[in-house]
Amino acid sequence: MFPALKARINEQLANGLPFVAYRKPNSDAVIGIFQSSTTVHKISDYSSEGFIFAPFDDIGHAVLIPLHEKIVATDYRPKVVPPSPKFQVDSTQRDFHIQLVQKGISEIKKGHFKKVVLSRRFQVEAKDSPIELLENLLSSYTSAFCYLWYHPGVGTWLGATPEILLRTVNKEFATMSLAGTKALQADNASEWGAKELEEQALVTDYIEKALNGKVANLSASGVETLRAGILLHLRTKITGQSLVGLQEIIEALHPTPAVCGLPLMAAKEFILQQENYDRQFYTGFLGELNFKRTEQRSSNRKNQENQAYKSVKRCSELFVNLRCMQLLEDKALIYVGGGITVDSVPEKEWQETVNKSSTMLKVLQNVR
Ligand SMILES: C=C(O[C@H]1C=CC=C(C(=O)O)[C@@H]1O)C(=O)O
Repeated sequence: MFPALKARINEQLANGLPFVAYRKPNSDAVIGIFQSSTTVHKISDYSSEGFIFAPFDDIGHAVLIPLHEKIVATDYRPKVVPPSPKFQVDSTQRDFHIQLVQKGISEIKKGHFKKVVLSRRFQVEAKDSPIELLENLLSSYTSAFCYLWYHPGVGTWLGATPEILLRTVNKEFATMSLAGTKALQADNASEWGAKELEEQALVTDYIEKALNGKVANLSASGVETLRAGILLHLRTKITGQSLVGLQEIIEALHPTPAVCGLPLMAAKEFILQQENYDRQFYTGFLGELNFKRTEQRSSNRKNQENQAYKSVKRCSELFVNLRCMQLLEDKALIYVGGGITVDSVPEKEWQETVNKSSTMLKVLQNVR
């Protein structure tokens, strides 16, 4: 699988230098971006060109790997990933999570907020190398944004997320409202429940209001079902034209009620106080920021030869950091959560986090 890029990644890891390797949904290309120093480049505005990695809380601490060295590998071939020996339910956090969800529901009933996304983090033994895990992710989840991020000042993270935070090409703008989950089973044709439909509608409504005055000609698709691994979600695509800069749009969108809640501040306060761990980069966002794309303006041959007819577009493509894990020396921390509304059933919400954890557990092979 992509030997030249793999060799470059291994060299970077051996030297303790930052890089990110990723593949966009349904793409053939695996991209690597490499940094030649250990500097932690903090983002102050969103005008730089590079790959951004932003936490859930306080996106002022977002980190950038500037676009200096980029390798694009198109020789990637998927491999067969055997069933993971780690793919089993760990129930040690069950009671805590169920109580957390009960507290969330009771706050909703008291009218403190309408929706809150509650999550947990658990640890598994993992001796697989980062590159082995990246290969397993790429082979297992072709329609997700798969990545491996390494920075000695930040950590090692991997994920396969189905959720776009935003895509922009100059002023053209797209995002999505993604929420509501059910397991992919024989009864896929079954209707979505009222709880899932409401929880996803809240996200769509929030995004439309948040972008009011910032994006022109805002238009939302119908609600559709999206498959992500062994899960199904509800999705609405939202498009328009940006009227303001990228920073203003990102700050209006993040965190959406797909990862935080509604109203934002009350839900966030509850999360920070009650979850009892630090989400760090889980439910933050990551991706290409201000990449230049050169396009020919005309198909006329004479024009193509003339540099003046080339146009340079600024493109950003950011994803929400879901279905992810953080690698430590000999273990992985897996992050999972779900949206809670007044109709949530705590036991089902626990099961949903168990189902979501399969996305990362399935790629862990090496349990020595
Ligand atoms: C918070 C997560 O998922 C979000 C995205 C899609 C569906 C979700 C849900 O049904 O709760 C969550 O809003 C997660 O995977 O950890």
